[in-house]
Amino acid sequence: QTLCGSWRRWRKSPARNQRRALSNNIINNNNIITEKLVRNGDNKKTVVCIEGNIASGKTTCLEYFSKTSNIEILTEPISKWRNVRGHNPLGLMYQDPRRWGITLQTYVQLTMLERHLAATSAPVMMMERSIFSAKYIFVENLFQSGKMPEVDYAVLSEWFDWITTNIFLPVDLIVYLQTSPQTCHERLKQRCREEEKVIPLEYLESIHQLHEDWLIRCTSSPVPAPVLVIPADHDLQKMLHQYEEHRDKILTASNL
Ligand SMILES: Nc1ncnc2c1ncn2[C@@H]1O[C@H](COP(=O)(O)OP(=O)(O)O)[C@@H](O)[C@H]1O
Ligand SMILES: Cc1cn([C@H]2C[C@H](O)[C@@H](COP(=O)(O)O)O2)c(=O)[nH]c1=O
Repeated sequence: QTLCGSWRRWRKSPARNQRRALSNNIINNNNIITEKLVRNGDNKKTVVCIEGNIASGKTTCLEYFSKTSNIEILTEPISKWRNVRGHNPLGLMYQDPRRWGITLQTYVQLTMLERHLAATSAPVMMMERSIFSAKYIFVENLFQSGKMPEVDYAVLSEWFDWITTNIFLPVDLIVYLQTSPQTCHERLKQRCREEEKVIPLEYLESIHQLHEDWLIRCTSSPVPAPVLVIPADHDLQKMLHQYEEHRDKILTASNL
């Protein structure tokens, strides 16, 4: 396999401290190296992001690991995306993506940044998705499918670039729950979230391709950490078994 995210490739990637040191410097136009904004204690914490398509099983995975004492779980702030001061940007986006895509994605970007910077006490922080997938998957999908005007894409990209250039947002490991779009479609129907009833299989296929381009083929956007790929079409019992098998690798992600 030539997967950029495979275990083989990990061993060749720079060690965690080296990666963090590299990503913690900004070289500005005058070639002056400055430090990014860093939260106290960030260098000690291990950060694991669970990535995957809509309804691939990320929340279920997080729930499983939430029973582990030294892991703190941060689920996606979806309740905020469904209700900001009485408005539902998630629902609006699915009704009219061209009009409301920028509104949702601006708010997703803010709330994801809050998640990355959340003060946690456990040594391992496991979060659902990341500011990176919000941009590289969902914003890209809206733009590439012609549902986001170029000016909205440009403004969101400027914000994203400023944030990731100036704020230290370390990720030690990405766990990619790799599913088929068909599986997600089944699970989505079963979960039956009101806003998502309009999602067709084709939408999940686009989101799947973007994940594969990003995390498997490495042909789209930078991958901020080593990737552990877990096949996730299996039934719940088999999934829990796989999580158990990978538990040590996930908990010691900071040694990678
Ligand atoms: N391995 C699995 N097999 C069958 N159903 C699953 C499995 N994992 C999760 N589900 C169900 O699929 C739906 C989506 O799962 P969820 O964990 O909410 O996905 P995500 O957080 O990625 O959107 C939920 O109804 C959940 O109970
Ligand atoms: C990050 C992100 C999410 N969304 C949408 C996609 C889904 O409808 C929900 C997230 O649900 P999941 O079950 O956790 O996958 O939010 C979006 O439109 N834009 C985004 O950046």
